[in-house]
Amino acid sequence: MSELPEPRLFSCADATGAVHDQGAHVIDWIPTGHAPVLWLSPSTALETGKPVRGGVPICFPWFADGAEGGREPKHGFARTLPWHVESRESSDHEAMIVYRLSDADVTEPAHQEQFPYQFEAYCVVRFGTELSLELSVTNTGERPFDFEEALHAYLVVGDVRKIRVEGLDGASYRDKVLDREDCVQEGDLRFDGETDRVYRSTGDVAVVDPVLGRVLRIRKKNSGTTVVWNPGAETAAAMPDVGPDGWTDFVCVEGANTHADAVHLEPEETHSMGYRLSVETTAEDPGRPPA
Ligand SMILES: O=P(O)(O)OC[C@H]1O[C@@H](O)[C@H](O)[C@@H](O)[C@@H]1O
Repeated sequence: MSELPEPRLFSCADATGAVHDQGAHVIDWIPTGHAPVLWLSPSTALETGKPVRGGVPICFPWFADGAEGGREPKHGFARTLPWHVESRESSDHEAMIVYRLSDADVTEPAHQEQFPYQFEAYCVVRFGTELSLELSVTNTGERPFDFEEALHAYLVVGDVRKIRVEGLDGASYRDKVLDREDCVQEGDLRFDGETDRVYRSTGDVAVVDPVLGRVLRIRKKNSGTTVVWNPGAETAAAMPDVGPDGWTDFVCVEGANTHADAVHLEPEETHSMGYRLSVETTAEDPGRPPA
């Protein structure tokens, strides 16, 4: 393993940002006038072939250990492979980069065996008043395939125990902590310990943060799954790149297509999933009691 090269830096009037070529992994986005929005572990490994803890990892072509289980590495091989830069453009109000990955980049036999298909993936990242990511996958081979995907954003929060996530009321979900299928969200989601939920939901989501006085809005396109994850104190303590105190500082709200929402592509078909993030400052009273 060697150290990752420095990330690529982006700057325009409306934002700054940073991306590692490994995994086309956005690690920073700061819209002008706001505090950083993406959480990056201060103790994450920045080594070739190792997942980075924070930012927006891209999970592909499977999520966790895959729809049927047993796949490795966790969350697919795309997040630890070097993606190719196709183009890069900047204007006054937006900085943009296009990354590309294809089956030709998958050189590990174990990875080829688990996903023996020809594909071409593009990730378009735009830094501006919004952070926008669009992941497009094309079947360039002659056989159909299914894949899973997630844009696994780590969002900075003032204190995860004080935030609420709006937009999932009524959605069914799989609770991975309780190992229960067919749960239904009632009202807003709040956090008091380990939370790992895979929602069937296409809707937009808001993370209301009274401590930082802001709302993070997530708008999804062609995404049937929203994953919400926070390790809680105990699991975090066992994770060297989160630690006993780090878990309160972030929440993951992921735009995804997993399990029943896995994407089926016939030869020459393309699927694109979008994830857009924006920030609004609020005047909400931090002392407001939970609803
Ligand atoms: O440690 P990793 O591989 O980055 O995964 C972090 C988490 O990612 C979430 O998306 C999963 O639902 C969790 O189960 C998992 O623990």
